[in-house]
Amino acid sequence: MLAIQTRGLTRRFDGRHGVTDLALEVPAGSVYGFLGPNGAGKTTTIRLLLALLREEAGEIRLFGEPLSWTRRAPLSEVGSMVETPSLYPHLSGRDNLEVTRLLLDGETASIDEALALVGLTADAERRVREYSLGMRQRLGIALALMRRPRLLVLDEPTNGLDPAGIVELRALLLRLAGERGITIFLSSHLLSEVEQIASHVGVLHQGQLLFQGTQESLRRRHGDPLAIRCGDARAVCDSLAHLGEQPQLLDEGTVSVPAPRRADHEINRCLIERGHAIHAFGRRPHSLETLFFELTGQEART
Ligand SMILES: Nc1ncnc2c1ncn2[C@@H]1O[C@H](COP(=O)(O)OP(=O)(O)OP(=O)(O)O)[C@@H](O)[C@H]1O
Repeated sequence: MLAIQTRGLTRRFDGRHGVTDLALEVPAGSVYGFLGPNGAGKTTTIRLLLALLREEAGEIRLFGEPLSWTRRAPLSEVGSMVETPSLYPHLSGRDNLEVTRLLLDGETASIDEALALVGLTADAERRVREYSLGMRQRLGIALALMRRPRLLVLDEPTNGLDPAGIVELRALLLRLAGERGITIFLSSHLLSEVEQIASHVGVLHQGQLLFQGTQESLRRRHGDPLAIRCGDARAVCDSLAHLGEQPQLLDEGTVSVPAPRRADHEINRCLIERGHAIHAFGRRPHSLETLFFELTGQEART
């Protein structure tokens, strides 16, 4: 069962940018990290998924139900937070939820339940203007939970949070996915963050999906690089290049071979035969960040 499925989804601005021919597949129950650099089209995609923007071509299904600019019924199953939540600063956290409850038709979650889920019970009576950014984000998620959604769509939810706020939010999202079975689709450029919570990843670049699948499948496809710690990394690079490999000099004592052509033991033997001092030799697991930059062809920013 797919929580989100799009086919050929396209929306451009003045004939360019935006997103082109997107085929998203977000399994129900997954935590899907939607990654991309600034301007990749993440917000455009999210606005399309929430029918806040009119699609130019293609189709969207939420839990199998067609959604479009003119057919929004499937959104009753969706809670969302796009950028910073709209809150009333002069009201308490509880009263902000009360206003939303009154505005929503139909059955809603209880306010106490929503507060407890996001860990704001003790601060419920304080005015929102006294809340930290992290508390506001969590209240925004509590608002999104009032509909009892099956799918939560969050645009850059960790933006502006301090490390403690990020840890709290991560724990909350994992709890919502694990205990409540809510599918979570979140966009981020914080790759390390997504790496820690997402079961599935989609990588968007210049409006196109470069990769989509489980984190494991991404790692399998790209393999882990061979890392060699040695006395003279430049000389080791020369020897590896001579063997037909494509080494990268990481620093004066470390060489990486992202995709070795020969077996590891063979490379090791060749280097030792050539008299190199090898201190450590082995596969170093990719971080999502290096995978991301490999996929988009951009240099990692240090
Ligand atoms: N209303 C609009 N009019 C014209 N161009 C737009 C509009 N909205 C988005 N774009 C363009 O579409 C592209 C994708 O923008 P989008 O905001 O979706 O990217 P993003 O991945 O969310 O980036 P960021 O992380 O910076 O928010 C950008 O080139 C942007 O300038």
